[in-house]
This record gives sequence, structure tokens and C-alpha cells, in this order.
Amino acid sequence: MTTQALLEQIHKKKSFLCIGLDTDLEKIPTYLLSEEDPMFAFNKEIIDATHHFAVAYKINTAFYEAQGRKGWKALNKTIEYLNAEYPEIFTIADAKRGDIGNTSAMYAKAFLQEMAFDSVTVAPYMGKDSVEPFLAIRDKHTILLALTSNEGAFDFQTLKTDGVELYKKVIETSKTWENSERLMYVVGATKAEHLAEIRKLIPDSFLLVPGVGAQGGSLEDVCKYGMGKNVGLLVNSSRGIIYASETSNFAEIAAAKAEVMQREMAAQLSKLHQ
Ligand SMILES: O=C(O)c1cc(=O)[nH]c(=O)n1[C@@H]1O[C@H](COP(=O)(O)O)[C@@H](O)[C@H]1O
Repeated sequence: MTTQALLEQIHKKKSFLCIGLDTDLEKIPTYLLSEEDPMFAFNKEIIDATHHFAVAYKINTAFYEAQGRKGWKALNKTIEYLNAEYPEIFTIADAKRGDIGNTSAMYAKAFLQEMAFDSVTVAPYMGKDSVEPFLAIRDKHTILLALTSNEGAFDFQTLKTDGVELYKKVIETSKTWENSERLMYVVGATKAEHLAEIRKLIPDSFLLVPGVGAQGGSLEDVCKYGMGKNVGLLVNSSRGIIYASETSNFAEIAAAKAEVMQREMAAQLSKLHQ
């Protein structure tokens, strides 16, 4: 999917919400455990109930990998379902990959071609030749970790080299890589005050912003500091939406949570045109 198509969806739905499918067998309603594929059954209900309010779904592969073969099957069924039923939705494989070039090329093939996600999250630590194989794939996007939402972000990402924080160096250098127009960046909502400076470096790039909801980040601050002229934001919430209720009407309650976020987003978007 092109960023233009994503932007059209954002304006159409008045939403830049990404729902994180961090599906955990210990957290889904217990009655689903008797289903043949409980993870997929849960995801399907969540997606069907919430898709009006979201423009993207992020599948965190860790939750599926943790369940072995059954988990991979559920992951595959979920992305196939999204691509077949809701092709207008932007899909993210949150796999945080990156390795030497020929290995990265295999990860890129797996997530962007075989599984046909629109994008994949990638760690920048191994540098240019570890990221370019992802960028080589047409009409797909590589979402590079820049400034993450966790406490450990301060261990390395904010260290200064030549007076510049490492995460800024990652952003600046990545702009020189081949096909860099296919890059998006992760910036945690818990670090919203850094967004204004990040926007100066990458005024037009899309940012995937996790960390609202369960991690305490503020949507208002994210918009205040991070919204670009072309929106440029995908704000993710996982636990805050998908585990809003453990009862049999969990999907309805998740939809209500998603709608609250969508309304806040619509209000923020309306400011863009004032
Ligand atoms: O790349 C990510 O998605 C990510 C980066 C980051 O800096 N912080 C972060 O929380 N995430 C992911 O975003 C999701 C956040 O989930 P909730 O805190 O439940 O909304 C999880 O899937 C995390 O793995």
C-alpha cells in the first residue's frame, strides 16, 4: 500500500489508529480456548468489531511465535484474513528484525512477500546493509526503531555521538539509504516531547507511535508535537483496546474503546485544516 492510499484512509475514517494484536492466550476470554484456533478466533472478532475505527493493525509476532506451530498458523490466518476482507487496512508485522544482508533479505521475503504484510518493524543497530534488503521491496514499508517507548531507550538511543543523540543519527543516516522514501519510524508516545525535533528531521515521514493506553503516553501530546502537515502518524494501542473486557462481549467493548480514540483523533485532525 502506498502512503498516499494510507493517508486517504486516514482522512476517510478520520482516524490514525493502529490496533495492536498482541494476542495472549492467557488474556483472551477463556470460552475461546475451546475453539480450534483461539488466537485467530479472538483476532477475527476484534478486527470485525473495530475496523471502522482503525486504519492499521499491528501483529506483534512474539505473541504468535511463543505458541510455536499453532501460533504461526494463527498469525498466517490473521494476515490472510486482513488482506482478503479489509484490503484498505495497513498491516504491520511487528517483528523487529534486522541481520546481515542476505539474512535480512529472507526476513523481508517472509514478512513482506510471503505473508504480504504492508510493513515490518526493523532494528537499525546493524546498519545500512541490514536494512536495505527490506527497503528494496516495492510498495512496502520498513518501520525503523528510532526512539522507543521503554525505559531502556535511554541506555543507548539517547547517547550522544559528536554531540548528536544516537536516535537522531539513525534518522539522519537512514535518509541517505537507497529507497529511503519507504521508511517509517517508531517513536514512543512516552517520549512525545522529543517529537517536535524529530519532525524537523523528517517532516513528511510516517511515525508509528506505540505507548498510549497501557504505557501511559498521551495522544494529545503526540499530536501536539508530532503531527505533520500530512498527518504522518499511526498511533498504536494494543492492551488498552483488545483486553478492555474479558467477557463474551469483549469485541464490542474493544470497539467502544477504539471509537473513543477515533473521536479524539478526528478532533485532532480537524485542527489541521483550521
Ligand atoms: O515497535 C513497536 O511496536 C513498539 C516499539 C516501542 O518502542 N514500544 C512498544 O511498546 N512497541 C510495541 O507496541 C505495543 C504496545 O502495546 P500496549 O502497550 O499494550 O499498547 C507492543 O506490541 C510493543 O511491542
